[in-house]
Amino acid sequence: MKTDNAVIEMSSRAVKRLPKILNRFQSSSFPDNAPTLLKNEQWLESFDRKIGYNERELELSYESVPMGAKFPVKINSIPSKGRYIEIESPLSYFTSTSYFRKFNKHSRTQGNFVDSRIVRCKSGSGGSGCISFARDANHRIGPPDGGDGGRGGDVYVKAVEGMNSLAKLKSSYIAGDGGSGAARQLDGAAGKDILIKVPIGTTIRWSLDPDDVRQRIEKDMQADKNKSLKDILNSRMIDLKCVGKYYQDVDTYFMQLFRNTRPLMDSWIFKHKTREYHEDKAWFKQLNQNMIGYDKSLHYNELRNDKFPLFGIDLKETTKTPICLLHGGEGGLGNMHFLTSMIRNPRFARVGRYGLHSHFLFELKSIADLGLIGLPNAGKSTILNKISNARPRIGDWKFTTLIPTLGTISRGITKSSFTVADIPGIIEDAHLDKGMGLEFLKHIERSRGWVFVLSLEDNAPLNDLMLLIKEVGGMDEVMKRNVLVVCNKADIGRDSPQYMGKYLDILNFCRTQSWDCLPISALKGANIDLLVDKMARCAGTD
Ligand SMILES: Nc1nc2c(ncn2[C@@H]2O[C@H](COP(=O)(O)OP(=O)(O)OP(=O)(O)O)[C@@H](O)[C@H]2O)c(=O)[nH]1
Repeated sequence: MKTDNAVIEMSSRAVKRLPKILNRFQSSSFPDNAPTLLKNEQWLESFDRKIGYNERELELSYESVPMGAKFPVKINSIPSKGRYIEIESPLSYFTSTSYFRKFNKHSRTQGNFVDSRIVRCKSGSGGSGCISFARDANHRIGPPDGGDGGRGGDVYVKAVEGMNSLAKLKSSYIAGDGGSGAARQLDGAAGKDILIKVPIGTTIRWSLDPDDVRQRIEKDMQADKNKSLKDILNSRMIDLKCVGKYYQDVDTYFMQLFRNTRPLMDSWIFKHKTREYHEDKAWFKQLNQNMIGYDKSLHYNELRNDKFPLFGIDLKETTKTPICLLHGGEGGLGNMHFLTSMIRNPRFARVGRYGLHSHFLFELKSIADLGLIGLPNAGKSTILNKISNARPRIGDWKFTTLIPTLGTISRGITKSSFTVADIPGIIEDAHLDKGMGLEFLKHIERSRGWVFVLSLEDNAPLNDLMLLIKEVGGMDEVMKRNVLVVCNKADIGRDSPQYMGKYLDILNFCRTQSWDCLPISALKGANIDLLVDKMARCAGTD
């Protein structure tokens, strides 16, 4: 009796729920926006016809990016049929010397200043497509409704105000992979994009994998123990594949970036029936043929997008729209795309495309109107201290300045202000990496004017000037800019004919080059106002 009551109670509960259940069955219908059988067939056939692509048909459009400065490359082959231009270049252009310095003497930095980083970047892989079949009350198994995988995340870069060092950059940036597709035609979530923020004045170049470079360096060092790191990096040549608007204009050269790819059969995922089962079927072989065409279309699309300017990009001002360094991989197709008259139950879907993996060399080049060049102890920091708001370290020993310091010189509301960069002192054979080397020259490379600071206290300041000119790249390099020669420490032995002689030698030389020359005492503040006027002229702001 007790049991009967329980049964009655249960069935009355079921009867109460019945309208709800029925309602659910009636309202559930198969997804109506899945591609139809006919659409799928037309779509798949279109790829069969597109197998033969002409590589040169790929247009070379690229989102507009601020290009970096050219450097010499040897062009070994130009495309007569294919797409690639083979170039040869010294290893040094595609890596960072300071990165490999064994005993990094430049690590004695002041504060948190880092101006060169090799960064590993990876865009996300596409998510896998889903294998699913719609169900409802009337159909145990309905049409395929597996959604597509989401796109892999991209890696972007952007120059922003308020940063003045690359110290905060991470050693690697990895964008998110796309999510897998789901039943009911749901596409997977797109992978998370990465945005790398850098200071204004940063240049970015494609770089070789530092591990590969290290191996090459070690090999070369074993072969010739006397060779310096710099020699190896400059003499070792590498071959690279580039693309360009054919060969007419070097400016439009791009590095071609390549993704990993899978063999065709590995890009399928199967459910219920095995890969071997499918491989034997004629309808699957036909589908595979179509997929070769589809994969090719994806591949060409990737080739079109996956490129990076050979000479890098130069972020001289705030970036408005972030620039894409690496594009994420396309998501895999869900099984709803494979319903055809031959394939009623596609128990397979496709995996997503791989993301890209590459290294980039980030270098910060300060953007100062003027650069101060001098031997250590010439008084550069004292000058900057005197004329600007900057407070660089000053000391009576060599290499007080270990990092570049930027100062702004304001000249009231009627005249434009200008910026001056003080870089570490340069010594003989700095181009061979002596002293602080020449790496800091990049901070004044783009300056409109160079101010050579000489110390009249030295034995032969004119020789110092010649040495500095030689070290910074010779007269050709110097003549690209406005030049001002400053003879500092004029307070010492002011009245002695010896000091006067040194100054007159320099003055005569400067006259032959039509350069301005000025004696000053930064310590005593003598001729400082005149110096500021002449500097403004040299900076082109007067
Ligand atoms: N007598 C005299 N001494 C000066 C003058 N200018 C700078 N000095 C001194 O020279 C020394 C070096 O000055 P810094 O300004 O540090 O020289 P620097 O060129 O920046 O040196 P590094 O940092 O090594 O490149 C300090 O002791 C200064 O006080 C000057 O006009 N007269």
